Parts: sequence; C-alpha cells; structure tokens
Amino acid sequence: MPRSDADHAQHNYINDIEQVARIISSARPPSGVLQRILQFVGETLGAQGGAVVLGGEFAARFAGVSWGTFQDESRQLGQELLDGVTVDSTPTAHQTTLPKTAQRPAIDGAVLAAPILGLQQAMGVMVLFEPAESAVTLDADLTLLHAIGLYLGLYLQTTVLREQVKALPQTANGRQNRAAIGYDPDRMVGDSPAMQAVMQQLQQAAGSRSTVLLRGESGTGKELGARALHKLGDRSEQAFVKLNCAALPENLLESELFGHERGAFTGAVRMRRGRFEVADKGTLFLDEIGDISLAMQVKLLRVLQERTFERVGGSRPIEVDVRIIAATNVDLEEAVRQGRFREDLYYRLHVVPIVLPSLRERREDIPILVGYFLRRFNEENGKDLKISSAAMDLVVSYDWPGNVRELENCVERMVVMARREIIAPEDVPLPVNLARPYAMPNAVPHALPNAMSKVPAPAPLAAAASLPGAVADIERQRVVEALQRCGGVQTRAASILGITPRQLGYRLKKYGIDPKQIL
Ligand SMILES: Nc1ncnc2c1ncn2[C@@H]1O[C@H](COP(=O)(O)OP(=O)(O)OP(=O)(O)O)[C@@H](O)[C@H]1O
Repeated sequence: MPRSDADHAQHNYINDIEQVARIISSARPPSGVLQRILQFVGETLGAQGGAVVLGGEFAARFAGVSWGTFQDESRQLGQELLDGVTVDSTPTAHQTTLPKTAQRPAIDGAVLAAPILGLQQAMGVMVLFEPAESAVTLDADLTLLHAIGLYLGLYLQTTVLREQVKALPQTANGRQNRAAIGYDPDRMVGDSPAMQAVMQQLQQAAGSRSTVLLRGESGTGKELGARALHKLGDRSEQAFVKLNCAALPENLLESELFGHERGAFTGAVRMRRGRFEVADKGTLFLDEIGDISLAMQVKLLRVLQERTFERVGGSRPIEVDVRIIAATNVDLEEAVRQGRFREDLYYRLHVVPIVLPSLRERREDIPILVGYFLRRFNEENGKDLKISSAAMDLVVSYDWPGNVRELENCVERMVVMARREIIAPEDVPLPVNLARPYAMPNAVPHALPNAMSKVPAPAPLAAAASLPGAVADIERQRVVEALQRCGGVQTRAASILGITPRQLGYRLKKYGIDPKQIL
C-alpha cells in the first residue's frame, strides 16, 4: 500500500523494532525468522517486494528469503548489490527501472537496501522495492532498515554460535575435531517445516517402545532417523544393532536374525547368537524390510508377536526385549495389494510410521546441508573452501534423486577436486546424466524440439564425459530451459537461474544461444 505523508508522520518506529525483536525471539527456524521480518518490514514501509540475500559462508548456512509481488526482482537486485556490501556499508535508497517483461511493463521505483552486518563482517543485504507511486523514502525509514540489518546480523551470528555450542558436549565421546566444527555423524540437519516435523515425531516416538517404520526415498536419512530414535530413548546406553535385510539371501538372513546352533548346517562349527539376541534390551534396526521374502515375513511376524524365537537348528525358545525400528523405500501398501507383503506384518510394523521427506520437498534445507558438509569435508581435507551464491543456487535448483546422500557425495567431490578457494557454478559436479538432452525432470520434451533445433545441439554425451564438459552441458541446458520458461525474457531467465543479466549475457555468448529463437 502506498503510504501518505500523514502515515509517515504517525509512524512509530520503536514499535517496529519491538516487533522485529519479538519475531527474533519466537524460536522459529532461521528461515522462518528471516521471512517474517522481511515481510513485516516490507509491509510496514509500503514496499511491494523484498529479499534477504546472504553471501559467503552465511549463504552456505542459511537460505535467503524473498517476499511480495516483486520478489524475483528484489532477489536479483540483492544479488547485484551483494558484492558491494562491506563492514562499512550503510543503508541506501536509489531510483531504478525494472525492465519490461512478458508479464508486465517496465516499472519505476525505489530500491532500499540495508547491509546485514555481523561482528567485523558483511553477511548479506536486505532489499526492498517500492514502485514509484508508493516510494516516499524518509531518513527514518533508512534508520529503521539500518537497525534491522544490525539485528539480523547479530541474530544470524548467534544462531551459528549456538549451533557450535550445541556440538561441544560431543567432545566427551572422542570426537573432538568433528565436534569443534559442528560435525556429528548422527546429527540431523534441517530447518524446514517438514524436517522440524520429522524431528518432533522422532522425539515423541523415542519415548515409547512401539515399533517405528521409517519410510522415504533412498538417502533421505532413514538410518540417521533410526539412530536418533535410539539415542533419544531410554535404551540409548544399550546396543543399537543394524541389519540390512536386502543384502542377504533368505537362509543367511534367517541365521543372521535368529542365530544358529552348532551343527545346524554345514559350516556351523559353533553356536552363534543372532541380531535379535545381540540387541536384547536395545534397539534392532531392520533396514530394507520391504525386500524380505514371504517365508521370512512369517518368521519375523512370529517374533514380533511373541517376542520369542528359536535359533536355527535349535528348539529352545529364546525371549528378548528388543525395540524394533524398520525402514523401507518400497511402497508397502502396493506390495500388500500385490500379495508380496503380508498384511498382518504390515500392520505390526506400521504402528508409528514416520516419513522422511525427499530433498526436493524441502529445498530450503539444501544451503544449510551444504554448509554442514562443506565444514566437515573442509576439515577432513585441511581446506577452507567457500561456495559462491551462484554455485549454491545451482545446487539448490537440482532435483537430487539420491537425496542427502547424493548431496553429501557431491560436496565431498567438490571439496576434493576444488581448484580455487571459492566454489563457482562450473565447479559443482552435478551428475553427467543431467547433461543428457531432454532428461531434465522439469523439461517439457514435446514443446522443445522446434526451439531446440534452432540452437546448437548439445555436445554428445561421450564428449561431455569429462567433468568440465559435463558441467558445460548442464549449464547450457539450464540456460535454454530458463529462457523457454519465461518466453526468452533475459532478465527473468537470469533471475530463475540466480545470476545477473550480465552473467546470463556472457553465457549466451559462450554457448551461442540466441534468446530470440527460443520462443
Ligand atoms: N538430515 C540430515 N542431516 C545430515 N545428514 C544427513 C541427513 N539425512 C541424511 N544424511 C546423511 O545422508 C546419508 C544417507 O542417509 P541414510 O543412510 O540415513 O539414508 P537412508 O534413507 O537410510 O538411505 P537408504 O534407503 O539408501 O538406506 C548419510 O551419510 C547421512 O548421514
């Protein structure tokens, strides 16, 4: 809403500061705090778009946020201003014209920008865009932005410190080096509402003895969730025993689970306890439970119902007190329908189901995960690499079919292979198959051939087998796709790609792409 002079005169800036302080102390995850503050300040000052854009290590730890009708444009403006932000920066206001796009005419307005400053370092920038009819900028507005930029800086810095302090008690377990950098192999990282909900469910379920079924795609953190359940519960001092049910043929699986008596089969030269016995009083984690045979399902069902079993080749019933956690990425309901999975076992396991979301469903967690893995692999490799915001945008925009495991591997490769201090988009080793023409999940293959035929064809895969070749193919494909999505409008395409129009122009030249032909 445009603000009148009277609005300005009556504006109570102290109330604004109080409101921002309240949002900060609301214990939301950082992305929620940034989003609420941005929206609050934007609405208070009559802006119609805004963004918080972070740089350097803070971009790796916290996702930037944007708000309002002109959020893409604000993010873009923030990206452009980011490089110029230093510890000495003060808030600024300047006029600008947003170039015409396919959806709207060119728009004049004011850009208000405040640095986000921490102790001795510039962390990012908060940008607001006010279209001309509402743009009345007063010194007091800039003072307010200044105060909020400082507040945000302190808030982000304390959040980082708090995370590091949280990791410190781990030193007692002999993980000094890893704890010092906030790395703990059992730590679940994620600020998104979806992950927060999962963590809350894990916390609740940890207190009971009920069987938990962890579901989710491969690499989403099911095993990590199982370990968290064990650690948070009252069995944490007892054994956590894991068995991957898909890794063994049926007869071996049976003796692994239940153990065997001496002479039970050829080669059974001595008695061996199974995982159920080893896990007595503790937790047994049965991974890939959806892949066991029907015969094994019957045996497992019996032990889940009666809590007793016999070793293979034995007849004495053995009683155990084991908490079962199972995990699968199989669609168990479909398997039950098709008769591949017993319904009674399904209900036995499905007491407390917890679904781990895919990384695609919680992209806001990607920057914090990247930051977390970057610190870990930096430490392990004796490096101090940082990731540029353009590289981070590329990582965030990828679909991660292998979820967190794939992301973890990608960051490790990035650190090991890095040739410079700051990781640039071309240093991000996204999988070669992404470079395959038309293979992108969001691409619209049927709409493509005409447009694609007018631009040079991507290099054949064989030529792209080298890392730089593969990255170039991905980059080219992404540029073409972004242009197609916004009818060839370069500023919009640049915004989708998270780069400046100048950077886009450079890439168009590099790959010989003519945006006019991509309509
Ligand atoms: N939220 C998270 N925070 C930090 N690391 C994570 C997170 N989720 C997964 N990881 C890491 O990703 C890797 C894969 O996780 P995990 O093995 O728990 O996945 P999974 O769902 O059990 O995979 P699969 O179904 O293939 O067995 C591990 O190295 C794990 O530490």
